[in-house]
Formats: sequence, structure tokens, C-alpha cells
Amino acid sequence: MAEHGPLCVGIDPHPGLLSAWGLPDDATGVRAFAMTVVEALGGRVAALKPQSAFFERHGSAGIAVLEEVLAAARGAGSTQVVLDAKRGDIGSTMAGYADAYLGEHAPLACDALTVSPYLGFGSLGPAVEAAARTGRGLFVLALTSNPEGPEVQHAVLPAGHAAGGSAVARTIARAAGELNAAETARTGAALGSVGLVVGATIGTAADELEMALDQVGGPFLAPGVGAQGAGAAEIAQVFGGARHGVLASTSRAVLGAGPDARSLLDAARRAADEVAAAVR
Ligand SMILES: O=C(O)c1cc(=O)[nH]c(=O)n1[C@@H]1O[C@H](COP(=O)(O)O)[C@@H](O)[C@H]1O
Repeated sequence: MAEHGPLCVGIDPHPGLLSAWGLPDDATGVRAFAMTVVEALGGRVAALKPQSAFFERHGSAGIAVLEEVLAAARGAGSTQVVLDAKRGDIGSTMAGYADAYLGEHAPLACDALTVSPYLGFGSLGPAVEAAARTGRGLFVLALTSNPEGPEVQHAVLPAGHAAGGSAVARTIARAAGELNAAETARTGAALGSVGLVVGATIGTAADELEMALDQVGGPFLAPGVGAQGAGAAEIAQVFGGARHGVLASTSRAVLGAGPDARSLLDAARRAADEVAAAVR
């Protein structure tokens, strides 16, 4: 983030973008699309974030392409690879996802994985353990950028629950904060490995966390920049004093500049400069 500016570029091969790039809506088109992004931006942006859904929609051929794209992106030097798969399940099944994405010999290995805590934060245990063991990270959904998120994330826990009267999202931020505090006390690192997803579009909703965002002690993946309407002003508004930990994420706003590699890089650099100014 310090080297390239705190920008993550999503690799989201939407059917509409494949068509705009003159590519077929099949696994070969997805491969050409994703590899073009990796070649144009690998080693030149802080992070790349393949969106698993757009690979999965092509079945086993698409997943094989995702495997190849993850390996190529991880080989591209100083760029972190965040896989956006938003996985979440009961703990024993979560262990399967941990093997797939975070284990020692994970076929779909990434540097960090997006996970959903909405089966209860504790259900993520196997992913937390695998990430710690293999030196990887997680981005846990907390306050997402979509308008439907608040009906779950802002829901208030009943009296009698240990966090009764607080929003569900607060329990997630607190649990992540505890893991990060234990890790940073041990390692001395500035930030722990359990990041949160907090959309750049959420306005004042971080108030639901009833804690300063910098108490989370981990990075924030902040999608919603570009196509969903957020920019520098929104990042500054949402994150305030915690903005040094923000990795802003954008997909369509940069991908729309392709397929020309130079245009992709120019669009990414413009976006990175804008978010760097916003978090300074
Ligand atoms: O985890 C994510 O990255 C994510 C979380 C969230 O709250 N909102 C959100 O838009 N995303 C993802 O970020 C990308 C946003 O793409 P654009 O709207 O094109 O920038 C998509 O792949 C979304 O699935």
C-alpha cells in the first residue's frame, strides 16, 4: 500500500465487460480478460482481487482459469492477491474452504480471502487458524457496500446476549480486534491479519460499531469506489482517523478502461493517486 498507493483492483469478468473487450463469454474469454489485467497491473498496484463468482459461472473450466490467474497474480511481485469468494459455513465445513484457499497446499491459494461471518464469527475459526499458520490474511465482511446489508449487519442483539443491545456488526469488529491485538502483541506488526470489509459507501454506519475503527487493528478492504459512487470524500468520511489502514477497492471503474494495457494502468494509477490523497 505504501509503495503503490492503497488501491485494490478487482478482476470481475462480467459478461458485459467481456463483450466490451471483444471477448467471448466463456472460460477462454475470462482467461484472456484476467490475464490481461494481471499483466497490466501485477507488480504495479497494491492488490488484485479476482471475483470468484465470475469464474465459477463457467463451471470447472472457469475454476481452472481462476487457479491459473491466482498463481500468475501471486507471481507478479509486490502485489497482494485477495480472493473474493465471501466464504462462510459451519466450522467443520469451513475447514474445507480453509484447505481450498488458505492451506499449505491450497490449490486456490491467495494472500487473503474474503469470508462471511454471518453464520457467527466463531464459525470462521478454521479459516483464522489456517491463515495464521500459512502467513495469510482474511477480510471479514462487517459493513458491506450494498443497500441490503444493514438489515442483518445493523440488527441489534437481544438482551441476555453478551453483546445485548449492540449491532451484529459490532460483535464482528470486536472479535476481529481481539484476534489482531493478540497477533500484534506477539509480532509487533502495525496491523494484524484479520481485516474487515467496510464499504466506502456506508456513510455514517461505522457508528454501529460503537468503537473507533482504528481499534480493529487490521486493514480495511473498502469496496464501493468508482461504479458504486464512492470516491475520496466518502473514504475520508467513513474512515476518519483509521484511514491509514484502508485498502480501497474498485473493479468496473478501472476495468472499463481495458483491454489496452496502458489505459488500464493509467486508470489504476489515477484511482490509486486519488485514494492515496484521501488517506493521507
Ligand atoms: O468483498 C468485496 O469485495 C465486496 C464487499 C462489499 O461490501 N461490496 C462489494 O462491492 N464487494 C465486491 O467488490 C466488487 C465491486 O465492484 P465494482 O462495483 O465494479 O467496483 C465486486 O466484486 C463486489 O462483489
